[in-house]
Amino acid sequence: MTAQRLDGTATLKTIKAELTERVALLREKGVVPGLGTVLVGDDPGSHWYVGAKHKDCAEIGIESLRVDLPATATQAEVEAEIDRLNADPSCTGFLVQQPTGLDEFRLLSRVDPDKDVDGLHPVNLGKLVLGEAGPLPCTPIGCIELLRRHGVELDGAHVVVVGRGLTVGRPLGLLLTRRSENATTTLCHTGTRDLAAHVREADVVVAAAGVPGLVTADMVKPGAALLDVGVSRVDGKIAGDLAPDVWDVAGWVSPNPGGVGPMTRAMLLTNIVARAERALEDAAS
Ligand SMILES: Nc1nc(=O)c2c([nH]1)NC[C@@H]1CN(c3ccc(C(=O)N[C@@H](CCC(=O)O)C(=O)O)cc3)C=[N+]21
Repeated sequence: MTAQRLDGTATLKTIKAELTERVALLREKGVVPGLGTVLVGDDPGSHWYVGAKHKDCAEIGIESLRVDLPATATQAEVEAEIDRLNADPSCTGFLVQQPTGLDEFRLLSRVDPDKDVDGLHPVNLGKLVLGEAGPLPCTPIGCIELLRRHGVELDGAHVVVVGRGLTVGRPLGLLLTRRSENATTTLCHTGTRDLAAHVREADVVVAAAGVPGLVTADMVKPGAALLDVGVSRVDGKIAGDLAPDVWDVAGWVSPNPGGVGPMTRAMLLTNIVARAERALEDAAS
């Protein structure tokens, strides 16, 4: 048996086609959405991610406001760029690419919550806890969208999340246990006593620990859906958290690359377009 692929690359393409129509409608009404990014330093991975986001935007009609700062940029300098983008009416939303090496809580908190297209501002994470509408964090909602578009059932399913990071593991449980998803979640991490025993019970596994090959075939319930979120580099190549042998046991697997990474970008684009549409509705009423 070999698992079916949860194809993030193909799904990104589909979502871009849908968003292209929505952006065209906005433009007809005189609204041109714009994505801002603030990048600090010269990490090649971060440069690739930010470049990919702007390429996506160009393809679907979203304008780019790209700010690249040297690794020597200070907290105050980055905050000044945030203030500028907050005040810039051509910027629909923006993000500060992580990691910056600076005080990220203070940077995130300084972004206008209405322009936080990453969904990581404390107010927006608070809204998620409280069940209020707001932008949703891109990687975890990308995981859910990838499963939904491949018909993987979440209603009543047991989802085991491996990893308690702020951008994936922590918020994912909040999203999955909403009535709209209706899943049950177990959050495992490096302190979990018997990881294999938990993973074996899962209908869906989200591996987001950043430990190459952490989840192996012997830990997987036959037919389960597995999402590979971890990104490590081994010999210059991307290594995910799933061992290759899981494909023999699972029902569904997201490859890495080509799985959740492109979905993160798809959800960022979705958040920008949704924010531009909302601004237009607010202006009309
Ligand atoms: N404020 C902020 N927001 C982010 O959304 C954010 C961030 N900081 N810091 C870093 C992480 C990482 N991230 C990825 C985006 C796209 C791919 C992606 O599209 N990857 C491709 C190709 C990867 C490759 O070949 O190098 C794939 O998986 O197929 C991966 C990872 C966004 N992040």
